Amino acid sequence: MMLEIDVRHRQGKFDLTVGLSISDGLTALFGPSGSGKTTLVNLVAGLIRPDRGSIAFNGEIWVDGESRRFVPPHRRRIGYVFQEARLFPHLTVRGNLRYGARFAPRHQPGEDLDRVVDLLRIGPLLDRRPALLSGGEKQRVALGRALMAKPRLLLMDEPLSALDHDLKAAILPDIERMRDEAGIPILYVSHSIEEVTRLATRVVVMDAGRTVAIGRPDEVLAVVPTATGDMKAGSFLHAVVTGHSPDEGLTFAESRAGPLFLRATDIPVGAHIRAFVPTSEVMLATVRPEGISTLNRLEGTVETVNEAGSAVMVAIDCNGERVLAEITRRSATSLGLVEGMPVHLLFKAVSIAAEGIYRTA
Ligand SMILES: Nc1ncnc2c1ncn2[C@@H]1O[C@H](COP(=O)(O)OP(=O)(O)OP(=O)(O)O)[C@@H](O)[C@H]1O
Repeated sequence: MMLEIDVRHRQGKFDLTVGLSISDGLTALFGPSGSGKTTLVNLVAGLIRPDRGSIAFNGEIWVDGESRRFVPPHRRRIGYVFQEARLFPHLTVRGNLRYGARFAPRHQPGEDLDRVVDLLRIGPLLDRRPALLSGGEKQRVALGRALMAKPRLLLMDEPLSALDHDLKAAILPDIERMRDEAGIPILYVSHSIEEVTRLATRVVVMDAGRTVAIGRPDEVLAVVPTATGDMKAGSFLHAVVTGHSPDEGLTFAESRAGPLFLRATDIPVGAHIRAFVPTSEVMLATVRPEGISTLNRLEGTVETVNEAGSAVMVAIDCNGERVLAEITRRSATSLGLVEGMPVHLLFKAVSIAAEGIYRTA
C-alpha cells in the first residue's frame, strides 16, 4: 500500500504543508500540540478538503486540487478510531461490532467476527453494553468495530490517551497484533514517546505544520519537539528504577551505563524507564572530576565527533548505551576528543525534565 500526500492547507493562522509517502506498517505522527497531526489525519480521512494539492491511495486519487476531484469519506474505506470510543450505548458489544461490518464493501463480506474477537480478546464482553465496560475495553471494542468494516487504512488519533497507564499497557499488545496480523496499514497519532517507540515501524515528527523528521523510531526520536515547539536533541538512557529518596527529591535507577540520579518520580521500583538526556546538558571531562555537585557521572568511549553547526556533537558509548553531548568547538579541541578516547560524562539530576522520564514496562 502506498498513501501519497502532497497538500497545503491553511486554518486561521496555521499553515500545514506536507509532502509524504506512507507505506505498510504503523506510521506514527508525533509532535507537540498544535503541530498539525489531527489536521493531517482529517485531510486523509476526507473530513477536511485541502486548499491545494493531492492525496492518493494505491494510485486511486482521493483529492486533487487541479481536477477538483474529491472522494467523500465513506468511499475511502478508512477506519477511524478516536481518543474516546464513541460506541453506540443502546447496542451490545456484538451489536457494535456488527454495525461496523455494515460498512464493509458490498462485494466483500465484513471481517469475520470471531477473528476480530480473538485478535482483541473481547470474547467475554460480547453481550455487555458499553456502560458496563472499562475505558480500555471500550477502546478495544472501538478498534474491533473499525476492523469489522474491512478498512484499507486505519487512522488512530490518540486512541490511548484517555486511558491510565495499566489499561494502556494492557491494550498495546492488541494494537501490535492488529499491526502484524490484520495487515492493515495504520496512521497513528500520539504524544507518547512510550507508545511510539513500542508500536511504530516509522515515525513522522511534525512541528508547526511541517514534517521535521522521518525514520525508524530509534533514528528520529533522539530529536524531540518540546512542549513549546522547539526541537531538542538528546539521547535516551534505558534504566530500571531502584529506589526513591523523597527527602532529597530523587529517584534512583540503574542503567547499563551506570547508576542514575533523577528528579523524584512516582514510577515504582523495578519498572523499566527511559530518561531523555538533552545533548546540551552533558559535560565531558578527560579526567575523573572531583568535588563537584553533579550527581550523574558516567564513563564511556568516544564513538564519533561530528560538527553540528557552530557546535560539535559527540556520541559516547557507555557500555552499550549511547549518549550524545553537544559541546563547543573550542572545548572539543582543548579536550583533544578523538574516536576511541575514554571520557567521563556529567549531567545534573535536574537537567532531565520530569516529562523526560518515561515508563516502558
Ligand atoms: N477549524 C480551525 N480553524 C482555525 N484553526 C484551526 C482549526 N482547527 C485547528 N486549527 C489550528 O490548527 C493547528 C493544528 O491543529 P491540530 O489539531 O492539527 O494539531 P495537533 O498536532 O493534532 O494537536 P494536538 O496534539 O493538541 O491534538 C492549531 O494551531 C489549531 O489551533
